[in-house]
Amino acid sequence: MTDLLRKSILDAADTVVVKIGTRSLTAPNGALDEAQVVSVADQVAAVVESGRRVVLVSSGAVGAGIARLGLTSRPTDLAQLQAVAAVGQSHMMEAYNRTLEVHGLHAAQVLLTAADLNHRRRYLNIRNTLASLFEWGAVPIINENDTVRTYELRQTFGDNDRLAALVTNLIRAPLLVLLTDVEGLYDGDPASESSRVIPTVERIDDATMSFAGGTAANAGLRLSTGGMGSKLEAARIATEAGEHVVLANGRRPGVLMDLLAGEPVGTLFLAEGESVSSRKRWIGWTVQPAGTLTLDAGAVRAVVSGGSSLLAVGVKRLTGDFKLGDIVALSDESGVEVARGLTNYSADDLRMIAGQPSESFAGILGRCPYSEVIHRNNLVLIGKARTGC
Ligand SMILES: Nc1ncnc2c1ncn2[C@@H]1O[C@H](COP(=O)(O)OP(=O)(O)O)[C@@H](O)[C@H]1O
Ligand SMILES: N[C@@H](CCC(=O)OP(=O)(O)O)C(=O)O
Repeated sequence: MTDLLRKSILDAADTVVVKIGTRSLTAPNGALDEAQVVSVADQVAAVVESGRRVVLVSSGAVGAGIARLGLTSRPTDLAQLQAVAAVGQSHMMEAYNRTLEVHGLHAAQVLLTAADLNHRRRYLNIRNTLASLFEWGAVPIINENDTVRTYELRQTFGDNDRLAALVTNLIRAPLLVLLTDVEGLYDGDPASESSRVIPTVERIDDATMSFAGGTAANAGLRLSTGGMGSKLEAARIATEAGEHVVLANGRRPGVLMDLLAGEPVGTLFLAEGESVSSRKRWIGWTVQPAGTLTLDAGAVRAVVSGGSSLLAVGVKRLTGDFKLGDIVALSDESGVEVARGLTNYSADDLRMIAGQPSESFAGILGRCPYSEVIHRNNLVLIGKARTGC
């Protein structure tokens, strides 16, 4: 990729979602690194003053709370952890507010879970709130709502990396910046001298995913949660929907302005093809599917290469207890997910018509409201089926 192309991509980013991880905001002993919060807030203010809109997704509440409460280790009890986060969150917001105020900007606290985005009404409410905040020149500062988090919720909906990608897709921001404690995506162990930062990733494929060294290197206080795998998953969600992503070091002085100026900072993940419509982003990457339909090879071909709707005749089996209008995942027979879509039939009905031609529905169900199980307009290819690799 030429420097000019990189510069033109970053120049065009009028709205930027910046996610900063725990590792870039806390000292090794877990305390909130206030100088670092000031640096991030100053940089965000500079980006806003340059005419771009910024949403900040900030981790760090648990780390800030541990220090604030004088704890020497991270609690393992979930309720205590959530209480620690509640203390730390307000401390962290105070620190952001103090710096943004100097620049005449307001910090707006937005606590969300990815599960909130599952509900279409809530999803739209969040979008409207963020739009109003932009109108008032406020900087939304989002963190996962730790108070309502459960282990299961975290397992299903992920962490702040994923939340940042979903927010990017929600507001159609052309750029997501993931700030962490390494220079970018390395082609091996970042601690090894022979590893190099990959400047540009054109397509997130198996080789790219293989560079992620497990989950977060959760040494010591275990404050961060995601690890490189969750950053790559976030990058996949945003790039498949048509937005660019940069992964860079949050402690590099002036990192935001430098990377927005097109300087060779971090790893740039290029958007995959055309920008996807808002509704299809919600169907394809936001909602947690309520079930899975396994398709035979012909149905996979029709859906993936043929641009067709999904017919019941190609559905081999299904799992989940979904209703008409729910989002379901479509997998091939080896279990690889190829698409997601909004189903016209409940699981109970579909169990009766799976494998059958549409003409037989009336005889089986006593009605035939739709000849397709999922209409093409309500179907989104994802993963390898979308990227072709
Ligand atoms: N190929 C890789 N390139 C860069 N970092 C990697 C790679 N594989 C694993 N990592 C690890 O991912 C870590 C960042 O993820 P994480 O701990 O979740 O940070 P954060 O708190 O910023 O979200 C790095 O500190 C690094 O050790
Ligand atoms: N909500 C938690 C952060 C969770 C999280 O995703 O952390 P990280 O992997 O460092 O981005 C907190 O504020 O401490």
